[in-house]
This record gives sequence, C-alpha cells and structure tokens, in this order.
Amino acid sequence: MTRTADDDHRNDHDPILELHAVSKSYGDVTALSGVDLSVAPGTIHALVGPNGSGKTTLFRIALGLTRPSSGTVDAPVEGIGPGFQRANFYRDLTVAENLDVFAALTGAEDEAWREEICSTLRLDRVRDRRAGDLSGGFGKKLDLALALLNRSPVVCLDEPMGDLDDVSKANLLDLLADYRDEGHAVVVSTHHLGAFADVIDHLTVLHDGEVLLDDPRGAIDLGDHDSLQDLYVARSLAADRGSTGDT
Ligand SMILES: Nc1ncnc2c1ncn2[C@@H]1O[C@H](COP(=O)(O)OP(=O)(O)OP(=O)(O)O)[C@@H](O)[C@H]1O
Repeated sequence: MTRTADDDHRNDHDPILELHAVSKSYGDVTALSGVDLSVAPGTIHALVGPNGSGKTTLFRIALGLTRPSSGTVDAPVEGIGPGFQRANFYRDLTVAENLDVFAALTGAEDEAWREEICSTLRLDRVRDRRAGDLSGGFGKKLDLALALLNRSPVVCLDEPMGDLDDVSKANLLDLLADYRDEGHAVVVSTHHLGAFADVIDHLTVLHDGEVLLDDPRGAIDLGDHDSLQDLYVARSLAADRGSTGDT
C-alpha cells in the first residue's frame, strides 16, 4: 500500500518505508516469510543475505513491482528511487537522453544535482553514447543516476557496487553518505557488506526468507568477530546448521 498525499502526515523521525509481516510464495517456494522491515530517514540501511534469501523479492515488493502473498507495505507517496541489478534504462537512447526522459517522467528539475551525480559517477564521458552500447560498469552507473535523479526520500539500490571501478566506488560511497546526511534513506542490497561497512547505519540480514538480524549499527555486538561481514557470515552459517551463531 502506498500512502496517499492525505495520509502523509509523517514527521521527520517516522519510518519512511515499512513492511509489515510480508510473505511471498511462488508455488511451493517461500521467498519471504513474515518479514518486518522499518527504514528510517537519514540512514543507510544494508540488506544482506545468502543467494536466494529473498532480497530481490523484498525490493520488488517495496517498489510495488511484485504483490506480496500477505502483509502490507507502507511506502512514501513521493515514490522510491529504484536501482536494479539488471539495467533498467532505454537501450536505444543515449545516456543524456535517458537522463532527460527520466527527469521529465519523474519531475526531476534540479540540473545542478544531475550534474553532480554525473560527475561523481564519471558518467560525463559517455553522455552521447547509446545506452545499449555501454559497458557493464557504465550501465550500472546510469541505473544509479536514474535512481537518484529525482531525490526520492528513499532509494532502493540492488548491488550498487557491481562492476564499478574503485574510483567510482569511493565516489559513490561519498555520494550516498551525503544523500543520507540530507535526510534521505538509502537501502542497499549487497553481497559486499565490507564495502559499505564504514557508512551503514542499520543492518538487516535475511536467511531463507526470514529476518535473521535487524539492528542499528551501534547496537550490533561484534563479539569475537572482526567485522560486520564476519558476523554476518557466522550467523548465516549457524542458521544453516540451526544454531544461534553467538560467540
Ligand atoms: N519469479 C519467481 N518465480 C519463482 N521463484 C522465484 C521467483 N523470484 C524469486 N524466486 C525464488 O524466491 C527465492 C528468493 O529469491 P530472491 O531473488 O528474492 O533472492 P536474493 O536474495 O535476491 O538472491 P540473490 O542473492 O541470488 O540475488 C529463491 O528461492 C528464488 O528462486
């Protein structure tokens, strides 16, 4: 369910995106089972989990692209900026034309912001290139630019680091941290938790369609683990074995 303008009496600290008891089945495959998720404004919220744990399904439900089998979604009336694992742009248009079309479709009028995104992601050099001819990394950058273009209060980015060069990765982390600091929420689904370790504010771990861990960064006790990545892997392995994974 998307909030309507009349419903939208959020204050600054209310969650910007919430899933309540969301389940999704495909035939006899349970992709998600009773998932609650609450994303706060001004946070970078990482969503991790082994292959097949339900991350993409959760994103698609949050974005309204897939209907949950049960449960509800409370999303902002302004919409969510989607950044997909697979390219989501018009392949026959140039990069610049894609940016123009998406800006027109979403009412994104802030030219300075568009320029900042393009220079941060080093997209400038391929502005006149047909989008379908872009390399994997530049295709990912164009998807990211389109997701961020209209400054949605929340963006959901699926594996945003995939195929990016190291300079662009560093720039993207800075851009996302700034975006967060302006009060927006950034939800990142990734298999590279370590790359986001310095910027994330909240971690949700999915395992077999259920929430295994869901805590603000400051509340996570690493125990004997050296990093969030190590903790996540240990918890996931323990869940596979049916134990708690606490050290
Ligand atoms: N359209 C579909 N039809 C049938 N099963 C599906 C469909 N989409 C997802 N699934 C199943 O739902 C489960 C969760 O898949 P999902 O793609 O959400 O996981 P994921 O965590 O994003 O995985 P990965 O890390 O490999 O991208 C998997 O068992 C998958 O096979």
